[in-house]
Amino acid sequence: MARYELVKRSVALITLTNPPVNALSSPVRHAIAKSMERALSDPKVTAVVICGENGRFCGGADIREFAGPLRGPPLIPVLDAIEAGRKPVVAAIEGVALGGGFELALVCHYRIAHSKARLGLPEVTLGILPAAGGSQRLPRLIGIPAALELITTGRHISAQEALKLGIVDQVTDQNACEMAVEFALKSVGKPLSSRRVSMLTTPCPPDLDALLEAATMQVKKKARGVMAPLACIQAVRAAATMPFSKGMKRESELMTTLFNSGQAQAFQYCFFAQRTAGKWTLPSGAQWNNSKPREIRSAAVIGLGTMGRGIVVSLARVGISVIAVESEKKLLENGRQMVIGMLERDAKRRGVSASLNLLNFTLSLQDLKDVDLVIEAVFEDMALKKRVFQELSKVCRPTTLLCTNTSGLDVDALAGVTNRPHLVAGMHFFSPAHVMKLLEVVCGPRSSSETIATAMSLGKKMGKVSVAVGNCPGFVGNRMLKPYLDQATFLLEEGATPEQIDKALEDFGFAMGVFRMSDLAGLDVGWRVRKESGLTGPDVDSKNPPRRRQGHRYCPIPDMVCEQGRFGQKTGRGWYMYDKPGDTNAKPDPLIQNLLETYRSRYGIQPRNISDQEIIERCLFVLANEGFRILEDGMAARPEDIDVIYLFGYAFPRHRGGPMFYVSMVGLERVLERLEYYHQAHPDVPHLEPSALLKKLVACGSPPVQKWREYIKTMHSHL
Ligand SMILES: CCCCCCCC/C=C\C/C=C/C(=O)SCCNC(=O)CCNC(=O)[C@H](O)C(C)(C)COP(=O)(O)OP(=O)(O)OC[C@H]1O[C@@H](n2cnc3c(N)ncnc32)[C@H](O)[C@@H]1OP(=O)(O)O
Repeated sequence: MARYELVKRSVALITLTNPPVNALSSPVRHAIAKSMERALSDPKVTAVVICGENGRFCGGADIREFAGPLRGPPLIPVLDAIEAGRKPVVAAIEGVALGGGFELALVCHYRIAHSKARLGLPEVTLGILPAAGGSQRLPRLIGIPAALELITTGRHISAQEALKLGIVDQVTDQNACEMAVEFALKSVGKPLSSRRVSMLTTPCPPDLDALLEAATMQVKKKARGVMAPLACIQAVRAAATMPFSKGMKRESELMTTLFNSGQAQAFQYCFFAQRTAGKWTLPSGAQWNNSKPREIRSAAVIGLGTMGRGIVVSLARVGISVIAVESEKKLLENGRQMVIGMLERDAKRRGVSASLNLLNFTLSLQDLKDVDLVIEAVFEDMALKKRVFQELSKVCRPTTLLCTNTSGLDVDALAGVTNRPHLVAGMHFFSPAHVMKLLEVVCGPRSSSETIATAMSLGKKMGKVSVAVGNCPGFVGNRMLKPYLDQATFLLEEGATPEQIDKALEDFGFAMGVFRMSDLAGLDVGWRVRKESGLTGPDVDSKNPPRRRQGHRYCPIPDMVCEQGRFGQKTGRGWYMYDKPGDTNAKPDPLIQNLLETYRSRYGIQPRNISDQEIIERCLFVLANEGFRILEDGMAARPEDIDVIYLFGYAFPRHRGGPMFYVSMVGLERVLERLEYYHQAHPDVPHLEPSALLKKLVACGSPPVQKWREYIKTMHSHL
């Protein structure tokens, strides 16, 4: 777990050997402690260098160990012994020095970093704080404002920025380990007291209170209800106002509070869920580690609407040449200008030059003969999409992959009109596609493993979190969204207001409640889908629309809102009112209040007081209930995949872990009991009926979410 060798006759080289990231697991901590003892007691050794195997210094504490009781030597005394040692210790930082890895570097007396190394204290993103002295040492080394920013955001910084901030002593393009050995030899005999960061006095700004107050306001606004950033600020305050030993005590108290809050578990679950989601499988046995993706050098995007434009940008900025296709000259020109503007802004932000030379624009599908992959992003209309796929089938070479960005239509029906159904898959981006991290890769029954491997790997290359899902209406994300939205509108019928429902969801942790979010996304999209599904339209009495459709309860209020031309922010009116079209400041609208009152009295609905608890339970339990059905149907391989979809595609609050993790924390028994209660009260809402899987899990003693997979037996697994 750590290799010990003597180099240049007098330097002890300690190499952490715990692949893949040299995390500080119990055996590694033990090995560091033993190696340091050996180096300090060996008279031949005059200096020590610590580095990591395989070009990675250290990815921090072993996060998996946080789930159980502490085993092996605690980290803090191991680190303190390094700092207190009488021989100079140099950290040779290659790859990453993150979290506990960065804290390890901070106790070394000198730090040499490779120019490509990245450093940071990302603990806050795991719901904790840098509790191995990082929150106390970093402010002493670089001052309060810079340390506060790094600790509360968890941002990774480059070696150059670390040098500027005074975190590292030297940056090199050469072998950092060799440079560190040379550096160590030169340091022998120099006094070490000023190199022990814990002994430094924190440079304290005169406006400390104002600074910390501003930081508090900022994190409260940015991460509603999240405890870790607030604890980080308190720890930094301790570094500014207390001696080191007292600050360490405060750091530890804050860590204990976070550890016991439940939020840390949710964040750490998210970390592993995100990595688990990349490990896709297909019923054929093909999976992430036995299927080879194709390399995609050129692609085409058909349709330059909002989605298509974002997809073009996502492809071009990772170096893939793109042919963008539109059906009319005006649309093509408009699309071209928008894409160029987006790419230029994106490049400016990232400090690189825009890859405009990779772009081609055309009106003709004939130009797509030679591309490796096509992503169709035309209007959400099956007949139109089928025509496009038939045409592509004729034009593109037989090996070209044909993907669709449909948000819920049958991918296999599209595959069926082509001459290569095995090369067809869904690549469902989320809007705006160049910003949103989620990609649902839809595996049709005929999609080949190579096709899925290629779509998943292309997603990764574009910086997306890609999740493989089965082919069913709405796939995973949008399929679950429907019952959630339905509950929100049923609650309106029963007496709630959009403001009340939004506030309950925002207090839960969503950045925006469902109605505010719908206004942002545009209400006309859902209206069109409902018309196409026969749920509303010319055949329905617009004055007295029935409250049932296709045998189930239906709330026509969203249709009535759209009939008034209220499509959300873009029209300046929606569930809320705005000062002008395009404004984002949502204000309650008396006209909506009026509409709701008139509606309720027309149908004889006596409005009742609805608690926030009922809002959360009905909206979120029904969401997870559909998630259980999706697992039963084999449309998602595991609960982690569903949670990742909701975290990255629908801004589910990370400190709640995702809908499936959230209900597991509430307790499945309680969730089952509440769903039964609500279903009894609303028997015409089938989505409220508890799913068979939920019942089964409760009957089996409510196992933790990571174990649910063992209980899911699908007759027809699609993944
Ligand atoms: C009352 C309680 C009091 C407790 C007192 C405690 C005292 C203080 C103790 C500790 C303080 C320190 C805390 C920390 O250090 S928390 C960890 C901070 N580090 C991080 O957040 C880094 C996390 N990792 C990453 O960001 C990335 O993995 C990466 C940038 C290092 C590498 O990225 P990439 O190359 O893309 O690889 P993957 O992300 O895919 O990871 C590969 C593989 O490795 C696993 N893994 C990564 N980091 C860790 C880790 N720190 N611990 C455990 N496992 C890790 C990852 O899960 C992947 O594994 P796989 O899924 O099985 O493939």
